[in-house]
Amino acid sequence: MHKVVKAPAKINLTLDVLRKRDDGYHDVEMVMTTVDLADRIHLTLLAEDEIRVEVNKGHVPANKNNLAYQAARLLKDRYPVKGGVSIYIDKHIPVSAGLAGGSTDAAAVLRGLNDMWSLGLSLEELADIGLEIGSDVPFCVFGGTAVARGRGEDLTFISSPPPCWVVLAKPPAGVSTKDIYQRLNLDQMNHPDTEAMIQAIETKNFKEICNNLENVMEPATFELAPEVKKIKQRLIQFGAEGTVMSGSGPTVFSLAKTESKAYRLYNGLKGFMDGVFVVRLLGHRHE
Ligand SMILES: C[C@@](CO)(OP(=O)(O)O)[C@H](O)COP(=O)(O)OP(=O)(O)OC[C@H]1O[C@@H](n2ccc(N)nc2=O)[C@H](O)[C@@H]1O
Ligand SMILES: Nc1ncnc2c1ncn2[C@@H]1O[C@H](COP(=O)(O)OP(=O)(O)O)[C@@H](O)[C@H]1O
Repeated sequence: MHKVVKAPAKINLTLDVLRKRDDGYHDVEMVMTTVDLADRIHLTLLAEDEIRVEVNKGHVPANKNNLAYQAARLLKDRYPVKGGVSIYIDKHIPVSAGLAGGSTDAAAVLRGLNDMWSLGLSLEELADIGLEIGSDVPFCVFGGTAVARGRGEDLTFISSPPPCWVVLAKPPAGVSTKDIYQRLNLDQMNHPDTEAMIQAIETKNFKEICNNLENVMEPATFELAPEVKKIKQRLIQFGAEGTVMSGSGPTVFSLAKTESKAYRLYNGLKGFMDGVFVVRLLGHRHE
């Protein structure tokens, strides 16, 4: 049996870090939503009792370090499944970008194998399993638009933002999520107004969404990778209405009400860098 599952990327419209927890993680509060930039996960059931991973991007591990592999492993270890699976990852999401590229692949494998192996698990149960792989996986299991709290597993789903365009700019810099969390100065933060963002989304007020974009990780990532700050400044100079870094970065994105406005920003940036994409903000949950 063969199945192709879409694994969409996420962006953080707000990202707040509240406190450090005893377990070494941080309590977060962030509004996340899915965009129409996705990996395609090809799943083929095998008679052999093994998990094979292949990726069309060289610098992504094609072994047990791949989050997609870990998702299949977790299901096989927990449920009486006969045979194995071959996973081919057709990557389109930039890697280590702050877009949950690996997390969303893992979530897609959980959803796809739940189906193919007729495990009958709910999305909530898959999200609980996903949390063992990473903090962003539970949101990626559902997709849509949600306020994520706790480590990222405590999800409150809200309406989708109004349809709009997203210009994503991913510089070559690599930043480690762990590193950025560790470098945060919890006492000196410009906390986002999460409530105002939720209101803006619920009332589909594009301008207010733009005005409330905020990510407390920006200063830490800007310090490590100054080109990220330059990209944000350029997008603002080119007239972007709302611009912010996604997750721990290094991707910066701007929202645009129209496709022509999005491509004006895109063309402006293309003169300076590769790694620029125009995608649609999806914001709705998996079917
Ligand atoms: C920053 C965010 C925002 O959406 O996304 P990305 O930048 O990765 O896209 C997430 O919190 C990243 O989630 P994820 O990338 O799954 O993190 P994990 O693999 O669970 O954890 C990697 C490391 O980040 C730190 N970490 C992660 C989540 C959290 N709530 N508190 C933390 O302190 C921990 O040091 C952990 O060891
Ligand atoms: N399926 C995958 N896709 C992308 N990166 C993966 C995958 N599996 C494991 N990784 C590893 O995870 C890290 C990047 O994860 P990713 O989710 O792309 O970052 P981010 O959460 O910042 O978007 C890299 O070290 C990469 O090698």
